[in-house]
Amino acid sequence: MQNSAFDLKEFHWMVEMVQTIDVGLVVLDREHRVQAWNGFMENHSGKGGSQVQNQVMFDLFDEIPKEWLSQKIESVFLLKNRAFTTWEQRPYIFRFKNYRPITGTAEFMYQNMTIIPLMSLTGEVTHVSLIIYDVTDSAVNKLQLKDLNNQLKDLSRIDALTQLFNRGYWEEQFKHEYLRYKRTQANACLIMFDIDHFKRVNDTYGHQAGDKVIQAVSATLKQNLRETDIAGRYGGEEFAVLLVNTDAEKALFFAERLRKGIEALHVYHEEHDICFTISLGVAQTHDEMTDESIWLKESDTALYKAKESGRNKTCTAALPKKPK
Ligand SMILES: Nc1nc2c(ncn2[C@@H]2O[C@H](COP(=O)(O)OP(=O)(O)OP(=O)(O)O)[C@@H](O)[C@H]2O)c(=O)[nH]1
Repeated sequence: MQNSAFDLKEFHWMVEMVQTIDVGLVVLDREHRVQAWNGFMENHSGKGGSQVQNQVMFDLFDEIPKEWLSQKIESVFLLKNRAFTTWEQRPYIFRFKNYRPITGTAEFMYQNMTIIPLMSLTGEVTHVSLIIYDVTDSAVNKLQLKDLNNQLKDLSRIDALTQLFNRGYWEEQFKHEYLRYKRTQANACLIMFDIDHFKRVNDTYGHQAGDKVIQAVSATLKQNLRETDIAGRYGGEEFAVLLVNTDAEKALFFAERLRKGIEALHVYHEEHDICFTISLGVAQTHDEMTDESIWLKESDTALYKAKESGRNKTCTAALPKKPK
């Protein structure tokens, strides 16, 4: 007698704990009808135990991906093993609002879930229990960290003045492009270009005016690029553009359009109207290139020729003659 009074007390404690614990507890039968629904689930769903009792869970919450979750539940019934899901697979099972003070920016509660098989006295799995964990704080922290890392990655690749790739990242891409050419033999072109007499712009109008000119050149370059083109600021007033899957003829067309576009620009600074030009060197990939530095050198030599022959010009590196 004394023993059963003790059992009853223990049972009462157990119910009390299940009711107040800070994780969601749901018991479902074979047909997914709700058999138990604790305080956590009541508070966050706004649905009381009597409202959900014996109702099919999927009918009550249409945000739950039915096919996916019923498959998971089915495997727990069959294999008599636990199953887990994480917020990284699916951010939530139940779309509960997030009320956390620190991570209040998250719209909903991120959840992990464990599904546990519940055995009858005969050893059969007749029910499963879903345990829902609120992992909003750690999920939001992890997402913020990821976001920050991506921003840092962008910052380490991008030149602050022009928003083009910086030299380090551009050179990495250049090496990849060279290797891609060696593998596929699909031609690409490299254009190096440089603002003519840029020192004069700085000396005459000041460094700020010079910066504005560099930015105007970059903006015009960006307007002319295709998505696959890779453009970088190579040095102070020197730029490099990789045109993927492009032969010298098409690259020359691109270079001349850019040259004319920049020739037509006006940069206004402290009542001065500043005009300027660029010189460009184009080099196409070819069989005799043994490493990427040759490609770079050929483009640089073509740029030098453009400067030598009067500036505001495009010169193209000659391709090696094929043996007859
Ligand atoms: N405003 C500004 N000037 C820069 C920047 N980076 C480099 N420069 C300047 O760019 C100028 C480059 O001059 P040079 O290499 O002599 O070439 P240039 O005057 O353009 O003459 P050519 O290339 O022969 O036509 C130098 O005066 C540098 O100080 C920058 O970020 N902003």
